[in-house]
Amino acid sequence: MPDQTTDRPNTPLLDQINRPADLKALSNAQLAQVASELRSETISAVSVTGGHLGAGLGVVELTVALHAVFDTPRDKLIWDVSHQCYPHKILTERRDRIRTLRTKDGLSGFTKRSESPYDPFGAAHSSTSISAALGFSVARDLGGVVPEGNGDAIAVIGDGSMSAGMAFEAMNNAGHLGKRLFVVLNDNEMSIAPPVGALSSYLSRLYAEEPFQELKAAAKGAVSLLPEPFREGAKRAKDMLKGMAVGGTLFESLGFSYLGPIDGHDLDQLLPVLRTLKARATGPVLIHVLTKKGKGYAPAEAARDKGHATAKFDVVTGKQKKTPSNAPSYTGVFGDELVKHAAKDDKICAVTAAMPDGTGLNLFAERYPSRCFDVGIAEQHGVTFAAALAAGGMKPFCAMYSTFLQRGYDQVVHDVAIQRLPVRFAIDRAGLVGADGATHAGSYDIGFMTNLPGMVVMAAADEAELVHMVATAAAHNDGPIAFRYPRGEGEGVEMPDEPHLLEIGKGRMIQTGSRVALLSFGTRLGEVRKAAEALSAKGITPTIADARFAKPLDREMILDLAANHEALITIEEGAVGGFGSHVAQLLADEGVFDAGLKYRSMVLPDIFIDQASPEDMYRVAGMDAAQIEAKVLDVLGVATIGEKRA
Ligand SMILES: Cc1ncc(C[n+]2csc(CCOP(=O)(O)OP(=O)(O)O)c2C)c(N)n1
Ligand SMILES: CC(=O)[C@@H](O)[C@H](O)COP(=O)(O)O
Ligand SMILES: [Mg+2]
Repeated sequence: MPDQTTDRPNTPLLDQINRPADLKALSNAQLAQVASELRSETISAVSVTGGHLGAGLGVVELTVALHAVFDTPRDKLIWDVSHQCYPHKILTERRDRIRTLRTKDGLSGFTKRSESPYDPFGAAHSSTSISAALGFSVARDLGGVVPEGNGDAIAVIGDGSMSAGMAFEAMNNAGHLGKRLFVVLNDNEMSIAPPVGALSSYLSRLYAEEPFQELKAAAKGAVSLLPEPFREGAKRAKDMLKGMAVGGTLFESLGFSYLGPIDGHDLDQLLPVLRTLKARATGPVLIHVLTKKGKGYAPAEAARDKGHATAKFDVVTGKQKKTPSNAPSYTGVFGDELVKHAAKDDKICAVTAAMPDGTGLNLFAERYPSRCFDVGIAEQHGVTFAAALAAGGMKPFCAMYSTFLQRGYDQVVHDVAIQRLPVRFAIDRAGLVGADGATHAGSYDIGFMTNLPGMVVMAAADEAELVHMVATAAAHNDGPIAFRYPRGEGEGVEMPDEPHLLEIGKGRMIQTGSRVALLSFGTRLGEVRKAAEALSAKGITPTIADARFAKPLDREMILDLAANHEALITIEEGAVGGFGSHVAQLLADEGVFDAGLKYRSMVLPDIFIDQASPEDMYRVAGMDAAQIEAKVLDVLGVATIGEKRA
């Protein structure tokens, strides 16, 4: 319980908040002080961990207000994406671990059910919160039982995330069911990049027609009207605000009561509105809150991305502490190469789903704005849109993170693959990504792309290979093609003067050895080489090959490796069901196992690997150089894995 006496005048109020319920004893002014201290604590924590800063800073007051008014964890507070959850974590019994955010064995950078009862629903991919809130509301009304109890459900969703189809699917369902639930639309006029699309313009119009100050006053006035039964009060507040904005909102058409816009940094507006809604609401309510991403930290407010994600930084100067690298990033190589091809071929165009910088398409957007499409957080639409661009005679590159492409998978199957349309999938963040953890791991694309008839699937072993793969994809007009590459910097290899076209379905030999062949698909090749060096010191020289293609397989090369070695080991940065499985299928079909080949497939283990550095995550996965070496020794019967570990 907070100390409300004056004998500890200098003790920060935040230090006295042990759990969110402690906020309920505080006055509005004290809550404002807590918010101010919470903001400082968030900045301080992220300065030592790095991570998502801007979104959290923008919801500090909202976080305090929601926890002060609602009864978490009985009430289910669901943060969309949840990259803005750090202030929430500080208030919900995790302040002592907040400086372990996004590190191995530390707190996740996102909400996570296994971490805390205050995180009723995990997230990291966007636009799931309204569906989740609706599920909780219905479970409550149907008598579902959970240890913390089933109270209200509150979804907090950003303006960027609101543009996704899934959010509208949920609104459509919620408006129809009419259950009591709260959706807080946190409108900061930002996604990662500036938001795009008609919804964004629509939200701006909701408050653009009147000066904000007048709306602020009106919101306060509206609140004073609300002690009446909520329906009546809300109606009057609504009428008043609606009248001042544009009249009738999209949200009301979908069956929600709409309240707003209100200033999300003003607790004198937030608290009474939320208290009244909690006391009176009967159906679905949308509260439109205006905030500033990066609020209260000048370097974040001034940054192009409003401090969306940051490395560790100096709090005073805001300067980020980045480790310099001599090698270019894979993302940068892709972006640069695509621009070069686009200069020569005006049919090349590009699609990103709200990640222009993250996918390296920012440069393309600058040079060729009419051929670059940021479709918003809308992977499903983005894929189908690209399919039709291809059908219409263009050469689309659909650049998405592996993890987000998952959301567009039916479209990959139904709209691209079945119609054999030449969409080029540039799959970034393939494999384990590090601090974002399991939700962002690019573990499945090899499996789900190679399963599709007619799909060509490549993986770059280094940045030079990526150059060739972009060129190969650009030239490939006979059906869909995908190439994958990881987050971060390349190997530092020499870059080719000119890209060359790869022969579809042909791998390359790296070194010829004996007894065991290591067949790598993707950037584990670096670890394979290291393992081979260590093995040569033990008198074993493995053959090394880079498969380049998981589909079509280089049958000739693989069967040759199998025929000329005692053992064959495949390795890939993906889950079971990918490259190795296809190789095993080939070997089985060709009867190679009957001849006694020893075959092993190194894939990601059947677990979700928590955040850590990518190197640590691959160690957990059993896929670093030492573990490759151990696998070779084991398969050749030179030493057991147990002996190696000892
Ligand atoms: C399905 C999916 N696509 C893309 C992303 C990457 N992403 C994370 S946050 C974000 C922007 C979200 O904008 P908004 O909801 O307005 O939140 P803000 O950061 O402005 O608070 C994007 C595109 C994601 N998490 N999930
Ligand atoms: C929350 C989210 O989905 C993105 O902000 C993501 O964390 C970006 O990842 P990169 O840092 O790999 O671009
Ligand atoms: Mg936003």
